[in-house]
Amino acid sequence: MILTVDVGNTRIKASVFEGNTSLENFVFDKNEIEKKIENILEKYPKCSDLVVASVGSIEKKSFLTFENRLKLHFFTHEDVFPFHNKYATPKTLGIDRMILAAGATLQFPKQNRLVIDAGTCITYDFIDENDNYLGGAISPGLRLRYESLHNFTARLPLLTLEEPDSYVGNSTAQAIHSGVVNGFVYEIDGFIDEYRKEFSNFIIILTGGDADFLAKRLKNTIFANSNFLLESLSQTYQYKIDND
Ligand SMILES: Nc1ncnc2c1ncn2[C@@H]1O[C@H](COP(=O)(O)OP(=O)(O)O)[C@@H](O)[C@H]1O
Ligand SMILES: CC(C)(COP(=O)(O)O)[C@@H](O)C(=O)NCCC(=O)O
Ligand SMILES: [K+]
Repeated sequence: MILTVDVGNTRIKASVFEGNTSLENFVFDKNEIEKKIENILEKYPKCSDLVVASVGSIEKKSFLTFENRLKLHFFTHEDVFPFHNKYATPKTLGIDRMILAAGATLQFPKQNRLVIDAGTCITYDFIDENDNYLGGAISPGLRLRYESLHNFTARLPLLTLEEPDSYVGNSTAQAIHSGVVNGFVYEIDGFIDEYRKEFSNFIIILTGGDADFLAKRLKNTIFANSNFLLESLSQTYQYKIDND
């Protein structure tokens, strides 16, 4: 049994895996990380490994306290990954993106894959059928868009996610919702269309905190799997054990 932990820039997500099956998922804040992991391990004392991927402000040292009880693996760029990394700056590629690319490569072998993670940022990652990781894009996520409109202007209120009534926002609030939500959806559909021009065939994996909200609004039919990063963490860890 392993406990996987994904430290994003907004929240921490965790899941207990028995083989390939996720037994339970958890979401928490970074200031409660130790206590929450403690609680999970109490509930699942059979956890033998703690597997972490962090792009947030939490470093490996935050997990060292668990090292006397279970095997700790904190993913870094030095680990073995099942794809050829063609990114021009592989050392600055987010470890979350590497785990997503690894999961896509392992779960969907020998085909072109596009992974879209709608989290704090939207990240796009493309792995071709020869398992070359080519790169993708990084843009602001849904909540970040609402927050930046407020933080970098004098007059725009901080709103929370709401379905816009129309493209033609007829008030400040509606104009913001239209800009953020419709802009978000158009961006993703636009990227998918671009990829389609270059690669006739590819599968799309949509994940992240806004995946479910997004999936039903996209023109392109995509199935969301909000657990994809944690599943990929578990699979990439298994891959590491088998290939080290
Ligand atoms: N309870 C929540 N708290 C914060 N963000 C949430 C929540 N529910 C949904 N979201 C959405 O999830 C996004 C963050 O996704 P997440 O995958 O958790 O990010 P990260 O992996 O970067 O921490 C935000 O853009 C926000 O719109
Ligand atoms: C782009 C990210 C901030 C996304 O983080 P997230 O939205 O998952 O919290 C993260 O993958 C990161 O810090 N990347 C480093 C730059 C790069 O991937 O090229
Ligand atoms: K992301």
